[in-house]
Amino acid sequence: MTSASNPLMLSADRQLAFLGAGSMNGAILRGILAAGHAPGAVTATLRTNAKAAALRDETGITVFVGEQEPDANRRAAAGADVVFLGVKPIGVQALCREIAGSLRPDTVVVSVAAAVTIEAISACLNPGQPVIRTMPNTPLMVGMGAVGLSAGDHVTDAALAEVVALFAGSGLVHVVPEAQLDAVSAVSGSGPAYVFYLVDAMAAAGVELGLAPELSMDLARATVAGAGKMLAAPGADPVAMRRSVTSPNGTTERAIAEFEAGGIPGIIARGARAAADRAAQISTELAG
Ligand SMILES: NC(=O)C1=CN([C@@H]2O[C@H](COP(=O)(O)OP(=O)(O)OC[C@H]3O[C@@H](n4cnc5c(N)ncnc54)[C@H](O)[C@@H]3O)[C@@H](O)[C@H]2O)C=CC1
Ligand SMILES: O=C(O)[C@@H]1CCC=N1
Repeated sequence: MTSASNPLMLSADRQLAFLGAGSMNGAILRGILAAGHAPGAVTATLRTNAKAAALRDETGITVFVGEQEPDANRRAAAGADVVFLGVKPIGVQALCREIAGSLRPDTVVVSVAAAVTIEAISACLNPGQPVIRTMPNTPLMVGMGAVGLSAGDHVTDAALAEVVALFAGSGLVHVVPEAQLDAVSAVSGSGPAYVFYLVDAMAAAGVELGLAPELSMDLARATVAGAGKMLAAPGADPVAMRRSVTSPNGTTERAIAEFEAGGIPGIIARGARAAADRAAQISTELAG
């Protein structure tokens, strides 16, 4: 796995199109705008009008709405230097077929979808179209994302460097072999949900111990946010950091012993395996 980060390659007025500006594409575009990209150089599409006005007001970007303009995706994609595909995996290939005729030969198509292979995407675009498959996560919206990505055959070094730079403005980026993207998905793509699940469980535990629900949730949220900020320091070692909280024969030691006895590490490994297996299953379903 190689690390790549080169924000100097980023030009703030390159034309970017986010097709399907939901949770993930919305997080990416917010991260890119916060890093200094010009809103006037960004377009997005949504299927329905419900959230379009709020997105326009919040970001200043141009938003096309599919239920109002049947050619919304083609209009957004036309003239774009980089197009981000942000629809559910089942919709990616139809979207590619829809926009194929609107792309320049050098437009870079970036998919954020789980499980849709570069081969499956390329099959629905013009021959030779550059395709990059990514597995991002939603903390990109606050500048603390984690992204794994793989480039297809027709991606130039300059195009790859530009897309890496776009993500690197709001998170960590690793270029990985495509075969590792399901594992990246199981760790960092789905990972924020695991952490939110933990916070919910910690808050519920506090209520069981007699804390008011709001107080318990405040404490759990602040704890995970603070621990996350500590972990973001270069070289942070979670094992050493855990030891620094764990006094010999103290309270934390008892809690960790319960977690170990309950098999928490194995349960997390099983969950991640299930996530990766589901990604492989979706790839097979889409290929069939
Ligand atoms: N949510 C997450 O944390 C992550 C999601 N992903 C991937 O991101 C993709 C999108 O997932 P979410 O953002 O969670 O879903 P979402 O449902 O929040 O966003 C999808 C958006 O696309 C719109 N849409 C659907 N079909 C469209 C079309 N033909 N043209 C234009 N817009 C269309 C929908 O109205 C919606 O706003 C998925 O492929 C998923 O695998 C990847 C990593 C993390
Ligand atoms: O749940 C999903 O399928 C997507 C991919 C990773 C996070 N969300």
